[in-house]
Amino acid sequence: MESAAVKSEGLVIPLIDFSAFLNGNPEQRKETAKAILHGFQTAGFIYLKGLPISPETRKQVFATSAKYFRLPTEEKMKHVWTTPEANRGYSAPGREKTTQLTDINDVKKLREGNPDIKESLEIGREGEPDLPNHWPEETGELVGFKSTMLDFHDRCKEMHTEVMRAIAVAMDLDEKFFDGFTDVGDNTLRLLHYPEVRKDVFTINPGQVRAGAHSDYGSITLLFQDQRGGLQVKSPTGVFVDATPIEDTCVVNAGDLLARWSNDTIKSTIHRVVEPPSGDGDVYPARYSIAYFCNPNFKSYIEAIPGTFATETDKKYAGISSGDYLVQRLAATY
Ligand SMILES: O=C(O)CCC(=O)C(=O)O
Ligand SMILES: [Fe+2]
Repeated sequence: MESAAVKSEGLVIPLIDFSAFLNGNPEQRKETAKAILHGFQTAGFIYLKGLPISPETRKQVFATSAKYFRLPTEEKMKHVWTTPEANRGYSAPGREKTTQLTDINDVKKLREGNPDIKESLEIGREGEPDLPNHWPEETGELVGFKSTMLDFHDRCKEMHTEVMRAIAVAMDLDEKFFDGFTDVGDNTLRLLHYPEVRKDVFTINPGQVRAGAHSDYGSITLLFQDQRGGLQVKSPTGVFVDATPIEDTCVVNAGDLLARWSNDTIKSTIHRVVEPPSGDGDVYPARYSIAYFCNPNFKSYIEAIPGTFATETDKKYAGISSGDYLVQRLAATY
């Protein structure tokens, strides 16, 4: 069954029970798949409940992430993010500026004015010989860090495959149409920490945000957020609307490459993170979120999905390699 998680300013983000796709009969699967695709076509965002990843697992990953960010800065800097090609490692507050701007100098100016108040650790596919992940030393609280994160990576990879299967079912394609695009798992797990911040930081500087307005680049993003709030999605009227946390759900949004792949029948919608709606005291407490950026295999060639165009001239974009597209996009924001 479906209801609305967000409904404001013409933005309707559905809340969909994913278990009805994962475990349902053919009719339930079809109906759920259609709701998922419809959400991506209209809002670009959906909330899923009935998740294939248990609450215990999610809780453990959040707790382990918090332990990582408690490390001293000089320790975290040993794992520092290096290049867009690698896209792995630690980004200190102010390092990345999420934005729609693509000119490096424009991004630099923006970053100097309103640095994002966040830090993150990117974990790519493990086992790429030339692109190792940067792991913290496993001592004290961090014993088990790597296996916890790699296990979560695998589970999210499976969830990516299932969401893409739902899209295939809704588009009347073979259910496994996208499997050959998701099987490698060229995806990035990003642990995010928005540190506690004084409230007056936002009043003194009206442009200040926790994470700047942007769209994601890949196929879909699985976003797990804590209960603090602050995530906002841009509505069709141009207003940023709160995507309020709902316990035991995952926010899933379509990225730019899926929009392109779908010949713009699916939307990649702009979103950002600002201070939470309210709260007592002089500070906003820390916020944690975990984003899993899913991509078509880097070696895949991405051209309009069958059924999203009638004739060749309806195709809005040239074909492109997934990996080339993503590196090009990442190169602009760091
Ligand atoms: O932290 C969040 O809720 C959103 C993060 C996000 O949009 C991103 O990292 O792309
Ligand atoms: Fe995002």
